[in-house]
Amino acid sequence: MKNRKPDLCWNAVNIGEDLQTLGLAGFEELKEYDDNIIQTASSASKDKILKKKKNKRRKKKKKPAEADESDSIIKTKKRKGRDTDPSELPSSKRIRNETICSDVDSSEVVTDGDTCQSVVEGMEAWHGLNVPTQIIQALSELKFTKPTTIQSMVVPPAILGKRDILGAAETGSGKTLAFGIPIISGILEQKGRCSEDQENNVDINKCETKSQEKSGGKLYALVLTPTRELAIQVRNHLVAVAKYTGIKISVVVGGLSAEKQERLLRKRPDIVVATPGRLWELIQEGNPHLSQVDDIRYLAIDETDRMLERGHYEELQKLLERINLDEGRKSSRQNFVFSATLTLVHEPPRHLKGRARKRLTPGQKLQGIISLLGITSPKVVDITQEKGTAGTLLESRICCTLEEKDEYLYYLLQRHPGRTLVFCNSISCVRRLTQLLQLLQCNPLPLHANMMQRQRLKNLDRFRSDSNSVLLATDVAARGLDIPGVEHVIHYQVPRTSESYIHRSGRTARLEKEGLTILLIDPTEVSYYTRLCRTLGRDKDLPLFPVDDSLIKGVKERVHLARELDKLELTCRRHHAKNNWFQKAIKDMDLVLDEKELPPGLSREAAVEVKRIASLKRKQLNALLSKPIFPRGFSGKYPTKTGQLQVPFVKAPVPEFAAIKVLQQMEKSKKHKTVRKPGAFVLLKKNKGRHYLKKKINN
Ligand SMILES: Nc1ncnc2c1ncn2[C@@H]1O[C@H](COP(=O)(O)OP(=O)(O)OP(=O)(O)O)[C@@H](O)[C@H]1O
Repeated sequence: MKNRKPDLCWNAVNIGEDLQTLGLAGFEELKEYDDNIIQTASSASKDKILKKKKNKRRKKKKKPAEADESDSIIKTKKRKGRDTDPSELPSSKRIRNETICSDVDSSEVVTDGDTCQSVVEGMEAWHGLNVPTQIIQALSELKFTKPTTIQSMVVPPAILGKRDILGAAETGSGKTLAFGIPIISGILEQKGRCSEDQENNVDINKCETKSQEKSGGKLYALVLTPTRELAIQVRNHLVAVAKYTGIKISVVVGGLSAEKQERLLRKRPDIVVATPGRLWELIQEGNPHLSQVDDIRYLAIDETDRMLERGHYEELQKLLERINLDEGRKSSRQNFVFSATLTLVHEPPRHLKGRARKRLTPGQKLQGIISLLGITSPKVVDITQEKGTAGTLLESRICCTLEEKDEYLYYLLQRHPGRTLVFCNSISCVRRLTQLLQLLQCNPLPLHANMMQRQRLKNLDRFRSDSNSVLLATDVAARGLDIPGVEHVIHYQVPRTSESYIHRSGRTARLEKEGLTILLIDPTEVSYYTRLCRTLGRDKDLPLFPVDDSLIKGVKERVHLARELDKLELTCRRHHAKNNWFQKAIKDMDLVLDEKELPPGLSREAAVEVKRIASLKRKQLNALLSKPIFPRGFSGKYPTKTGQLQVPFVKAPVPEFAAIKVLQQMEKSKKHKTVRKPGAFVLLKKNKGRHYLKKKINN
């Protein structure tokens, strides 16, 4: 066979006499191969394509007729290659039609594996991975000129080898497309095969779903995610990549109108991206499109470790039981299991003794996941770093009392403006901080599970569109959300699990960009912090975030005033709510109420007084907020004529890059000099005294 990739492990498959009499030369099975070989093969084919391109241009000039001829050969030969029905084979076995492509003198054809592709300029890096041209075209529009590491390691075995994949890579490394591209490519292949079978009248009756596949009614793939926002994001991501494929993708999540979702499902999408709860609900209600769920060809579980935890696993388990019922269908399904923390293992609890205290190895953890999901012999691609977080993430901490947390948070938001995500451990904490930061005019955007879905999406959109916005969120925003340009992630409370820390922090420093994370630790949280360091194998403390103490005084004043005002307003709100409820109940019962019979709480006079004080405090706070908080050149020492401190030459506060601050601190402290690793940032001093962050490529 010509054009065969060097050293790939192809094994002949016995095809029997019947098929030989049909004129089939042979089948070969790709058993195992080395990704590097694929890369080499791809670059070899790249050179070849370039050479052939030149040749063709020359030929085109000289003999246009000849070129036309070769085009027609491509078409007929391609069809000839598909005359044999590969769907009759087990999923791991394929017919290689590269011989057919290889004979063709075509400059526009890549002969990698079993697809004939045209070259999209500037996208050569993708061609070696066997990605169909329609997808490459869309990737080119997205300016994704080359695959990320996880994509280049997952896409070939998934497309060529049809392998199940267990993928682990750092946050923001492009995992969505690592499973999205093979799924879209596989559906394209199946659809193409189906219509060609029909065209050629090949065994169309043998496969009961063929006509359905052709008419576009088949549900091919299911992608599961733990949160609604992530499902919507994944759907949009896949839609962008499937732009030229005609593949339809819909989302099924809770919180959106059931009617709308049913309407979407009536369009019979090829791929459904869903959260397990709503999906299971619709399956049980007997939605006709979702009734095909037992026969899906692709299943992707994003953030798998989260999906196997309480709260999601129950529905996932029911779904898996259903789709794994038929062994034949189960074995013809390709599974993708992904997460940044798939292989993260924990320290066993201290109270356990002896063998029970043995730490699970990543391999044992994976084995557990494999058997829970009922997958057999997947390819494991684990490229997570030892420290768990992204290589370009700068981590730091601030140790303070519980009381001071609000002050440091406000300080950070004022001193280091930029798109900032603040994580809290509870909804009540998000609510309290939202109130407080609203009073301090920081325009916070809350996001938690008790909000209306529409408001959740609206706040996310606002956060995306404003480069100086603050999102206050629970862990509902910790996983998967891809918001470009998040500069800082602040952990207002120490997350209770290392997974949570990794995923929260992973909202910044995505795709090799720099980002900063700051952990606020109060004395009651030290034990969580040390456990976090142990699990993530950190033998040193995270560096301290440098805070300018001289600026904290002004911060304290504002925050204290805002807190007082918040309490007063809360008292007023409660008083009104209680009274309104009582008055309404009395009115409904047609009773007349005496003043003394009002519910216990504030008297009318006290309520008026609270309101008066609140309005006074609000004025004071607004007056403070109207002045810049960090005046330049202000020493805080000089008295003025009026005896009050004034800031005569105040300019707008100079925003400081928080990441640079941390690096400066680390430079000073010899302790952290060893932190520098390949790929980490170094601080470069450039002309005019300005500092720049630069990624360190080599050691
Ligand atoms: N090949 C590529 N070239 C450039 N950008 C890419 C490429 N692939 C994906 N991206 C972009 O990288 C960003 C991160 O991708 P994605 O959300 O898939 O990461 P992830 O690994 O799933 O992150 P997380 O673990 O947080 O879920 C997205 O904005 C995506 O559009």
